[in-house]
Amino acid sequence: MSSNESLFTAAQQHIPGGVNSPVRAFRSVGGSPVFVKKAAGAYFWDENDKRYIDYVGSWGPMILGHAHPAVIEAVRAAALNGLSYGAPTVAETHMADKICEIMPSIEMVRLTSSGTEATMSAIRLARGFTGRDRIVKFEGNYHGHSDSLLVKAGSGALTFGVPSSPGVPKALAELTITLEYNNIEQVRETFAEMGDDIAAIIVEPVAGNMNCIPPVPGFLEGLRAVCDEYGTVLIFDEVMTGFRVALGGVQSKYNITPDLTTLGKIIGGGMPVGAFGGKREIMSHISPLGPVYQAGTLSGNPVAMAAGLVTLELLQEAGFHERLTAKTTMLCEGLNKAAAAASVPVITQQAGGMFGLFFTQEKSVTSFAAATRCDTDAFNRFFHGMLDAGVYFAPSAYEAGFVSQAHTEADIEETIHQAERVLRAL
Ligand SMILES: Cc1ncc(COP(=O)(O)O)c(C=O)c1O
Ligand SMILES: N[C@H](C=O)CCC(=O)O
Repeated sequence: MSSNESLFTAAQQHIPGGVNSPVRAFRSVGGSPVFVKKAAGAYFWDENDKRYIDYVGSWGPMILGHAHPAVIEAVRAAALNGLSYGAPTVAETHMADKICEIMPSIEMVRLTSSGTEATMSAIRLARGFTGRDRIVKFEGNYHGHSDSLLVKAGSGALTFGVPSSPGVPKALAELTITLEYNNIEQVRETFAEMGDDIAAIIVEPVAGNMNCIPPVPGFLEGLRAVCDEYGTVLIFDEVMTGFRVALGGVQSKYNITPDLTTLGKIIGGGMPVGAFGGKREIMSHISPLGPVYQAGTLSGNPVAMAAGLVTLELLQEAGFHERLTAKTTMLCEGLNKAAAAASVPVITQQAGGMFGLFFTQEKSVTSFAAATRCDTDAFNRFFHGMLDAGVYFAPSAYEAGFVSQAHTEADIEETIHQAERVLRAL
């Protein structure tokens, strides 16, 4: 058996940094990443057969828990019929119908292979539809790693201090205007100056890539009003929040209708997938109906469709999201109590089945500036204490956490118990 350290050393020989996505590398928290051997329910096991209670869930998709029997059976059955055809399947129609049923703002939807492709394509579509080049995004929001969107980005880009990556042409980055999350006044001022040139506002309607930051009252409503006034396309990036914050996503919870929505994660049930969709009038500009080009060899992959469809069907069961939200609240309240008992200044924030833990004296965290004021050293010590105790939180202070249907009250109690012990020893 090899230690995680030696596996990491071996991985670095031929993989840059030993990982295929930077946040996995543990660079900000230090140490070696855990190499996962298998997963089931709320747990995964590393190559040394150590078990962890998992609050990352593949960064959100595993809302039913790992290796859910119905999902695995659907994948097995689909795989037996072949892995990819590059031609239409009925499963794609069923997936599109299901997405449009659950999210009525979506009248037409195009499937992709990742969230990055979904947001990149939605931006191109908004530019093609409006004939404008500029876009607005928000500091600390992450929409994948396409050039236009990798400007002052959250997630790994923020964790590693390269929110605006080298390699993104300056001329393109200049078309991306980055504003403060939750600051509607600044949005209004910017639009007063150049609103007629702005193709789209793209926003994480609950931010999950600078820890977990819900919108303040009036922010999302304000974005809708500004977009209506200036003929700008409002894009809700619900790659993370869709089907998790509520069945119908943040848009159903806050009753706001975006023009376009981007999706990913849960709609693939753990398989690679993404989607963008919205108003028929806008979506009709996508090729082959319209002139805005967008394509993908593996888009709408039959195995991913099978996993995603059964996942969405199970999420539609009565009370699913109420139960998930209640479990997440139990975790957050328990962590708050544990921190108070240990006299460590910590707050939690929650949106449905996602949550964030902030080491801060502040009463709430509503902005990128406040998120980056938190004590990352304390978080890192907490992270490692919990990891040693068999509890896996995201390996960065700037990522949200995810609860699944498979987490039991006993798992959550165990997490809270370990958290109190670790916090007392910080
Ligand atoms: C809100 C959001 N948008 C887009 C993406 C990009 O998705 P993917 O990693 O599948 O490319 C992510 C996650 O990475 C995300 O959290
Ligand atoms: N925060 C990211 C997605 O939501 C983390 C996933 C990744 O980039 O590997």
